Amino acid sequence: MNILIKQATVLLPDGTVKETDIAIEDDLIAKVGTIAPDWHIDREINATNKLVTPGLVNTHTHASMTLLRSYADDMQLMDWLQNKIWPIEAKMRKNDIYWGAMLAIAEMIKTGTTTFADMYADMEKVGEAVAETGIRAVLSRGLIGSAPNGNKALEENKELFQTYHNRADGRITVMFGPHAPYTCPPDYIKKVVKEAQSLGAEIHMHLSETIGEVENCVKEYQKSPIALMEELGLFDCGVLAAHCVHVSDEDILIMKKHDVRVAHNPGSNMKLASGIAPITKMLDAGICVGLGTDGASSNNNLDLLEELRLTTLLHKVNQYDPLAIPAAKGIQLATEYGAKAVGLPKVGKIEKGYKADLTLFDMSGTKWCPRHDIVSLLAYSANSSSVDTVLINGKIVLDKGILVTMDEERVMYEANRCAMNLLK
Ligand SMILES: CSC[C@H]1O[C@@H](n2cnc3c(O)ncnc32)[C@H](O)[C@@H]1O
Ligand SMILES: [Zn+2]
Repeated sequence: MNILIKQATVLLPDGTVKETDIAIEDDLIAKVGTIAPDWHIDREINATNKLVTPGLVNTHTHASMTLLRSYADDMQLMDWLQNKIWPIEAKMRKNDIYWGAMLAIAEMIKTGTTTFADMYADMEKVGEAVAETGIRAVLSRGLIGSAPNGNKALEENKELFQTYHNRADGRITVMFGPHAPYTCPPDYIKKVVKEAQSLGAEIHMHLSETIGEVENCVKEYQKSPIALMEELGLFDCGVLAAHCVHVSDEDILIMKKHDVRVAHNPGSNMKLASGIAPITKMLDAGICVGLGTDGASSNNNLDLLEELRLTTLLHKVNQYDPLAIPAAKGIQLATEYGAKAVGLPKVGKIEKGYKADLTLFDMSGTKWCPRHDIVSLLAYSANSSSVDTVLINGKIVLDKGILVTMDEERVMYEANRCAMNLLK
């Protein structure tokens, strides 16, 4: 299938914008520029007044937690997990996981996200939702190491890898998901590393999220969570580390040494009062940082454009430096760096040979007027209500605001039903 996106305002990899066309052949961007008149076109998208960006990449979420949106707010992480979230998650069944993921995917596509990295239980149901809806995803079975469930969960992660890795036209990849140092003891981490290495899989893990986590880890193991994971060999696998809020300069050196990639979740870190991750130090050290929402119960939405705006603003005020994360850098974190962080080298840029994962913003609204600087408008002024059309893997999944692969009304109905049943 050949798609021509005509007369678009295109955000190029160097951060500039240009009026031009984009040709898509099957799942790939075939050309950015004027298209030869004899090129066969199956579908043409008139992109006059549309900004085309790489699809946004949500590097850390728990999709099915949409069912728990507004269920438990204004709490700190451990209180929230132990007293509200884990008890209700214990009641979740496969149907809940599926409809929660469907609701999350609907929200992500409608807000311009084309890839998400997810960690939860019953991930084959998330895989099903991803396969049906056309989104791209990096899935990991969340692993909590206590016996006997730890071994069962690890088996499930292996099965997930065997069933879903590189499936759904290559849109799904699978990682291993040890939840956190405080839920996975050292011997269990070693087992996870061994299994991941034997399959050539990468790892997605929460690391150094709160002061309490770091203090307890130092008390128990005389090491920071980052140093402990290095010692246990975790970083011998490719690692996507979520949060990394409380990391020292020594930790950052370790992370750089092992090319650990970071999912920065400013909304969740603020809402759970966890702290501010030193991402400018990480970026200066050459560490890859992408943006994530975390789950919809600690954010409370999955709108990556909001995380982009929060990132640019938070680090400016934290460092009294308006250049801490400029607009263009924020956009890069939300796209190109995000794709790298989740291990997808041919995603995240509008360039020949890259995957045709694209978000088209309608620039006709007041928030886009006047147009002194389109990069600034995207980072600081617009919101996701401007998302008009979304393509993933060369297929249109949002067409002028309408979800193509999902019945939005049904998804909301079923997800709401699941959420209400969990309260019984
Ligand atoms: C074992 S599946 C994943 C597990 O992670 C929980 N979770 C959600 N948000 C966070 C967070 O910010 N830090 C740590 N754990 C989190 C989720 O509720 C699942 O139980
Ligand atoms: Zn998380």
